[in-house]
Parts: sequence; structure tokens; C-alpha cells
Amino acid sequence: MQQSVRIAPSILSADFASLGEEVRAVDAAGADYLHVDVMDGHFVPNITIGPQVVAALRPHSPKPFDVHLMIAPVDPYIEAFAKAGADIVTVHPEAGYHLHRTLQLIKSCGKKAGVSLNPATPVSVVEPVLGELDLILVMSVNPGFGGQKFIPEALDKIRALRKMIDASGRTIDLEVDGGINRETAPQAVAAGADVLVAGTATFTGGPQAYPENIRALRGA
Ligand SMILES: O=C(CO)[C@H](O)[C@H](O)COP(=O)(O)O
Ligand SMILES: [Fe+2]
Repeated sequence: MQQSVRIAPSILSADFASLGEEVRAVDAAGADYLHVDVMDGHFVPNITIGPQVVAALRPHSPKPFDVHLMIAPVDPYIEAFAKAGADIVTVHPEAGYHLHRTLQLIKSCGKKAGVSLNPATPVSVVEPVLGELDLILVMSVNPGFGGQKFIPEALDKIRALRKMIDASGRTIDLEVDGGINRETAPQAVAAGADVLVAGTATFTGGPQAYPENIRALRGA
């Protein structure tokens, strides 16, 4: 069943010189999750942050840290991100040889497990591992950068996954990530998404604009 809409600001679009303050600001502005994009310059063509930064940010908000790992191989780093304070750990199926084993590894660290599907990755990939999942992330841009344009074909994947999740009877977050703004958010929610990642759309206009930015997205 589609749950109430939750907003996950991506700190990729925050001011990296003031990350602690930025996390506190979006927490106070009504963020439900904090979305943390981890990139390695190998799986994706950009480099961001590691577990030390996640650990440093942890005291700044009690909200769930939704850690999106865009690194390969991913297995050797899962425990470090779990210990750093991740609540949800999301991996790409292409980032390791054994997706089921990777999800079990996340669970063995006591964390919620997610799978992220690139624009060219079919929804069928998650079907055999639904029983291990707490979250499915649909990439609506190619991973690597904030500020890209929403790929509308993601909406068909969200619809298909909404049916798959509902038929399973399990509670699994259906998250959409990339190019979410006031125009695309209602489309994603109508298709069945219940967690909206928003980097650019949250962090535009400075801290005084964050509450209204988040409210507008939630209004979807
Ligand atoms: O995973 C990501 C990129 O790989 C980011 O979460 C995503 O791009 C968010 O940024 P924006 O809302 O600006 O599109
Ligand atoms: Fe992300």
C-alpha cells in the first residue's frame, strides 16, 4: 500500500562547507529522511563523501539517514556506513556479484536494505529479492550528479513496482530520485512513489526557503 509522502532532501545539493548546519536546517524544515549520496568516481563519474562524513553528521539530526551507495564493489564498505550511522543502506545491483548476499549483509548490520534501479535497469531485478527489501529506489536520472532533468520513463517503472509491492503484501518504501521538483513530484506520487528525494528543489533559495520548498513537494 502506498504510504504517506515523505521527503528526503539530498545533501548533495547542500553547502558542503556548512554540512552540519545544512542538515539541521532541513531537519527543522520538515525533512522526513536525510538522503546521503555516496559516489566513488568509478561506479559513477563523481566523488562525494565517505563514512567519516556520515559519522560527523549523525549528531546533527535524529531523522533516518537514507544512504545511497553508488560505489563498486559495495560489500567491503557496508559495515563502515552502518557503523557511521546509516539507517537505510541502498545499493545498486550492478555494484556486486551477489545482490541477495549484499542485502543479507546489510540486514546482518541491523539496517534497512534498499535496492536502486538505474534508468536502464529493469524492475524484474528486484522480484527475487523482495522478501529482503525495505526500500526500492527508482533513479529518474542517471546517477552521478544533482540538478539533472527527470527521465519520464521512470514513471512506468514506478507504476510496475507499485503493483509488485502491493501484490507482495510487504511494506516497502518506493522512492524516486533525480529531477524531482514541484512539477515532477505530483507525477511520481500519482504513479505510486511514497518517498521523494529532492536535492536541488530542497536547497534552492537558502535556509529560509527550505520549509516552503519541502512543504510544496509534500503537497504533491
Ligand atoms: O542520487 C543522486 C544522483 O546520483 C541524487 O540523489 C539526485 O540527483 C538528487 O539531486 P536532484 O534532486 O538535484 O536531482
Ligand atoms: Fe541519490
